[in-house]
Amino acid sequence: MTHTDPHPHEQPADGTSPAPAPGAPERASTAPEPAAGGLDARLVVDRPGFRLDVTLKAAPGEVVALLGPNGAGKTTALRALAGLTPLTDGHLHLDGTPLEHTPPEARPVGVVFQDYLLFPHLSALDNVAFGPRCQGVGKAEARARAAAWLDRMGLAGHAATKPRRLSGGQAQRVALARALATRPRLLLLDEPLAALDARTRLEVRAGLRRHLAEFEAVSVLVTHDPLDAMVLADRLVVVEHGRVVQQGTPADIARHPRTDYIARLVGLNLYRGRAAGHTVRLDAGPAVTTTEELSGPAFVAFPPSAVTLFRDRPSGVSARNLWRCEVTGLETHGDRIRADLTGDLPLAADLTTVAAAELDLRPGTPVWATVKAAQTHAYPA
Ligand SMILES: Nc1ncnc2c1ncn2[C@@H]1O[C@H](COP(=O)(O)OP(=O)(O)OP(=O)(O)O)[C@@H](O)[C@H]1O
Repeated sequence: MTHTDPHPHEQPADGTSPAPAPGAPERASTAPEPAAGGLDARLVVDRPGFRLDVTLKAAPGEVVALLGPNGAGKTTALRALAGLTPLTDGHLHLDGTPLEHTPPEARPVGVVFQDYLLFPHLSALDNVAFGPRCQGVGKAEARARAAAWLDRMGLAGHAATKPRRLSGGQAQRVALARALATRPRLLLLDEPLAALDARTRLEVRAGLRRHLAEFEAVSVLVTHDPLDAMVLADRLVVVEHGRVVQQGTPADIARHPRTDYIARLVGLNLYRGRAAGHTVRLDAGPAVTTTEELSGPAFVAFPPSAVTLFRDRPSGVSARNLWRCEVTGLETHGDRIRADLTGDLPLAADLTTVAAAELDLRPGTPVWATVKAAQTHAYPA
């Protein structure tokens, strides 16, 4: 990476070994095989009360998103890749070269920080030229390279502009150009769209997707926005409590979430249980009837829109997938009302505003909830 990072390097861990975090075990099922080119890393970072232990592999050209809740360890993993946080254990190979003992400034790594960290006193052009200059590229060549990158980013007309006069989206592209101008073999992006308002975000997301698709080496981005992750990345690596809990294509993960966090992210009710035929007996709660036939440990999932609520026990509805619940919360969710329920099983249900008004729902209201077997989806756990 370049010298553009003002964050101090962290001190190595003091040798205390905290208890392992209570994360789910790592699932390597969909991780690619180690490749000679690309990224092959196991990042272990110990801190008092926190342990990161994440295996990351990516082929050249692949865009991987690290997704997870606050405090999961995403930024720590990114900083470990950049060399800003030392590894307690593990390894970091890029295109077959071990980098774990290489100082950050000597790594072929480009970083786009969340707040971009552009030099306020330098023009856009000089901000971008700074990276190659730090690598020993001559001034004229560095500026020519920077100009080409600005052009590619659609910023040719802003070469002389200082960062404070750039819009959020333009600043983001300058930061990306600055990282790419160093010709990195690993591009790291920390919440690349977080600093933008919703409208700019939409445009910048599309532009960033294009640039990442054209980038021939590995990109790793950190986000807690599922949409950013799904749009930008080829593969999602979900981190919780310092561990990888699931990885796969966005479509795989959306279809087969394996943790509550991921299920909420993709808007599904998710339960774990044991399947026998068309029934999944939940670990905590009743049985759910499904169309799929399975046996053994299983997940069962369905969207909140598949749930129908009644004030009185419905007659004429089969007793299967009929549960007694109580409303714990209501919130507007797009043009629907999302009801959170507890009772036979915890549930989220989506209703139209009219239906919510007719049912006169409020916290504490007892209801009957039902879901059709055809709208549930069961898969092995
Ligand atoms: N410099 C630091 N020194 C000590 N502990 C830290 C430091 N930075 C982060 N932590 C702790 O390490 C853990 C992982 O934090 P990290 O910032 O990597 O998570 P994250 O997934 O990036 O979260 P967020 O989405 O909130 O940025 C947390 O428990 C956090 O409090």
